[in-house]
Amino acid sequence: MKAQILDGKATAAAIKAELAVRAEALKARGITPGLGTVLVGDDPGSHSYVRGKHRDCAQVGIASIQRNLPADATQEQVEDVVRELNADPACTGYIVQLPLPRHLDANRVLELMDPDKDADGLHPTNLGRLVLGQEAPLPCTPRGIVELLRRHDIEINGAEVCVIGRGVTVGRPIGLLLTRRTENATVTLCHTGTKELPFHVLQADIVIAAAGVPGLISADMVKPGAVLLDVGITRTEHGLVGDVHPEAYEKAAWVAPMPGGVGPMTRAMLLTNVVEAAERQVTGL
Ligand SMILES: Nc1nc(=O)c2c([nH]1)NC[C@@H]1CN(c3ccc(C(=O)N[C@@H](CCC(=O)O)C(=O)O)cc3)C=[N+]21
Ligand SMILES: [Mg+2]
Repeated sequence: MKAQILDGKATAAAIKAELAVRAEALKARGITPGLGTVLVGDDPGSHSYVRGKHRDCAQVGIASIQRNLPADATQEQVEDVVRELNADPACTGYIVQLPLPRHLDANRVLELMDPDKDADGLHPTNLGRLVLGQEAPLPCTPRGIVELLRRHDIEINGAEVCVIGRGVTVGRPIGLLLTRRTENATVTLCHTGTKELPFHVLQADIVIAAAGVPGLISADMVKPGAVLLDVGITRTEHGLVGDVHPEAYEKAAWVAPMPGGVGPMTRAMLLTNVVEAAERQVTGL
């Protein structure tokens, strides 16, 4: 069987075209959406992600505000930048690129952000709103996954979903999205303490691999005809490697590959959160 591709790149391009129209409409009403990024240190991967985000902004007509700090920046310096962006009306949403250097307290930085400008949906207030079912900016990768499935007409209602990985950006919040009544899936969350990983993955109609362990999901774990989303990214000397073993791709009906699957959708949802935050300003909500 040859799996069909959940083409995140093409889907993200379609979403960006829709957002460009909405950004234009906002400008006509006097509000230019503006994305801020706070980047600390010189990790090449983080710099490359942040560059990508600003390239996306240019395509959609979102203004870019970049704040880069050296690797030895103090907690106070980072917090000053956060306070500055909270106060800057040109910045309608922003992100603090994670991970921060280890000497910094990322949670204190995130807490300081204005939740209404949280483009990542990772502020504790917004994660709390998600738990409570209140409207909030949604975490970008989980939202991107739901959007990618929806736009390919993949049935989420009633699906058995197996998530591998309990990180704050993907594993933990994705279950909250997928178990809302609007999605209505059944979700199993697996992690390094899971005793029978193959057993759980084999039950799944939809597998979301977000552990960051290269090739973790092998072909024998996959129910024939399942939908596989490869969210893991590990940088090796041979390039980027996903969590799904290439042979496992063969057993699936649909695959969101890495690269070209969920990654571009994550970026498109960041832009969506920025445009929506600006739209809420217009309507005063
Ligand atoms: N505050 C914060 N928010 C984030 O959303 C955030 C973050 N910090 N820190 C790092 C992770 C990682 N992340 C990715 C986004 C897009 C791709 C992406 O577009 N990937 C491409 C390939 C990327 C490449 O070639 O390097 C793809 O899968 O096709 C990957 C990873 C967002 N993150
Ligand atoms: Mg830290």
